[in-house]
Amino acid sequence: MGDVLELDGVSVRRGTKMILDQVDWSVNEGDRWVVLGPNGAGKTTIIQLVAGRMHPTSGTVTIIGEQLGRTDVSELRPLVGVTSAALEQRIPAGERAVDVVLTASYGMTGRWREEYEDYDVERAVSLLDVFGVGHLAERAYGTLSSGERQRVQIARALMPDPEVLLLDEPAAGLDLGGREELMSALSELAGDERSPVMVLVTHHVEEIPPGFTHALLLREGGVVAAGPIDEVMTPQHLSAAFGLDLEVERHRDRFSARAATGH
Ligand SMILES: Nc1ncnc2c1ncn2[C@@H]1O[C@H](COP(=O)(O)OP(=O)(O)OP(=O)(O)O)[C@@H](O)[C@H]1O
Repeated sequence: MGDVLELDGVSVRRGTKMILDQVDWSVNEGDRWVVLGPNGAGKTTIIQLVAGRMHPTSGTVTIIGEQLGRTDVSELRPLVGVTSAALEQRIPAGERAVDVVLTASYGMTGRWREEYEDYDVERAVSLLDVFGVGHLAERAYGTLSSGERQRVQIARALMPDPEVLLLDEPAAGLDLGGREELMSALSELAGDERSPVMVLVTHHVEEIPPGFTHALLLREGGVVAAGPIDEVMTPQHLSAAFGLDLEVERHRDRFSARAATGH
């Protein structure tokens, strides 16, 4: 098998605007990528493409060896777990947390559901446990905190045992404690070789979980830099991506950035 995800000369145009412009990107088995860039850079658009939920205007998108447009996306989608604010809005507030996770596999086939129902429930609860929210399995989703919801959503995305896990701004709106708990859960997931390939979108370098291996920096639909995280996370590349002079620090496995002071 070749690359897990591949974008080759991908452009997306809406009206006269190029949302993505000639983007090349490849993601290999075992990679954990962060996609970083300012508002409007095209991050969510890339996630939509590699989730098989959008087609490029030109260029090719290959997901687990299958080229978008030449394959049945309904077969591909269970192989790609996604968490995003847009998906979250579709979860009914009254649904129990365990059902939020379980329905991810119910989306496959009815027969599969009937045969493996007990196994499914056990798997859903153990996934909630992995993310420290097993005790909330019976609680209505709408009563959970933002941080707890994020972790339920990630458990849901992992339920069908996907090959790829896409996380679109998982730490958005979390307080410091919630963010740090999520970082630690994602770091653990990243460090487990049985985990799927991971792609995490964020605006903030502070939200890169330890264990992430690669970074894709975007600005205005174009790639500023892509590759191993240590090579990409330089002040020069980040300043170019965000359009201001930045200082970047690394403390152990975490990054931080701020505007350069000029001395
Ligand atoms: N249907 C559309 N028509 C016109 N412009 C669009 C459309 N969809 C997205 N865009 C524009 O494309 C650009 C990239 O959007 P995208 O959501 O991919 O960016 P992003 O990097 O995820 O941004 P953010 O960090 O703000 O979420 C934005 O300027 C957005 O306004």
